[in-house]
Amino acid sequence: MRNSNEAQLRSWELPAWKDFWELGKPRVVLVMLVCALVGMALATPTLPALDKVVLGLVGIGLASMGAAAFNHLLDRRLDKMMLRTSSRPLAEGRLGSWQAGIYAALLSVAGVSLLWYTVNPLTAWLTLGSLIGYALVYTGFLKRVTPQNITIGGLAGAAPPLLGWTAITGELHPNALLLVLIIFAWTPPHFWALAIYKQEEYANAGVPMLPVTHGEAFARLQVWLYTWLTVAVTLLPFVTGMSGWIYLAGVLALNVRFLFWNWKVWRGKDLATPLASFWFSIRYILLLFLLLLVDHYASLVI
Ligand code: HEM
Ligand SMILES: CC(C)=CCC/C(C)=C/CC/C(C)=C/COP(=O)(O)OP(=O)(O)O
Repeated sequence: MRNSNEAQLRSWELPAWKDFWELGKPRVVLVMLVCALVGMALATPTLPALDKVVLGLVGIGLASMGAAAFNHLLDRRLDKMMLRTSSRPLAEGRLGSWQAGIYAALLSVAGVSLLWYTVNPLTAWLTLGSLIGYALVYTGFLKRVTPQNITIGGLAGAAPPLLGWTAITGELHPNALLLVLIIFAWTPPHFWALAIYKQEEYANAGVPMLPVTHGEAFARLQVWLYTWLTVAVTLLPFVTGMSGWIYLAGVLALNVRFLFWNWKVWRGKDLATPLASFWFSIRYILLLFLLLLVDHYASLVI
């Protein structure tokens, strides 16, 4: 009796704003917005227009959080099956599917419309493409059918610097695509390190992540090989003249560390190293983009 009263009481409670906030994957989106901001800065030799910076970041942020909320909605049953995700708002039933669906749609429409009306249509189209790429193509399809899900789906997550760039210039540019390429190459070592650590959960939930379908040793090797690809791609900003010596010095140091961690992932058998490598990968991408920014403004001042 007491329990049913409590359940009834709970059904009258408003969902906590924290649960809606969590649907937007705010920490991931924050790092994406840093990458978008760097794209904006590098797009112009002068300071980018402040209104485009603010409106662009708000629009890209809203659309990314909308995409993340759709991911929570489509994955709600899957999330329930894995310890890492089992306490999410939809998996635990703290939010209903309708609430999440409406919230995701509102954020997405608000983000893309803001970009369309106040920034430019190109950025709105590219953001819409990334949103669909992550929410529908990756989450609804690729994640469930192929271990190459993230190599293809990673393109959506890699888009923010391009979105930032076009928000300022309204045009595509090879340098912007180079920034996308950096995140694109980095995504497999970023994610497969975590997938190795969480392979049992993915296997139990029937998600075909690389360590589940091709074995742990193969996944460890792929992390190592994609790390080398990332190292090569991250040298291109210097080679093409987009960035200078400050960037080169910093990125070499970051790459030595990234290679160190993922050499350990490749050679090791323990699960603590892949987890440590995953966390390092986040510091790596954040610091790399901050380096691009510092190098850009230093070259304008010096
Ligand atoms: C399709 C590509 C990607 C996949 C599959 C992926 C996968 C993941 C997963 C599974 C987590 C753990 C999330 C959690 O425990 O809540 C995570 C965390 C994270 N990812 Fe990625 N990621 C991708 C792209 C990116 C991109 C492009 C960025 C930023 C530029 C990024 C930044 C982060 C950050 C900052 C975290 C830590 C979040 C936290 O502290 O809770 N990821 N990623
Ligand atoms: C408009 C735009 C730039 C959209 C990109 C949106 C976005 C937030 C991408 C995040 C990438 C990510 C964390 C994937 C993990 O999903 P997962 O389902 O494999 O991980 P999970 O199990 O933790 O949910």
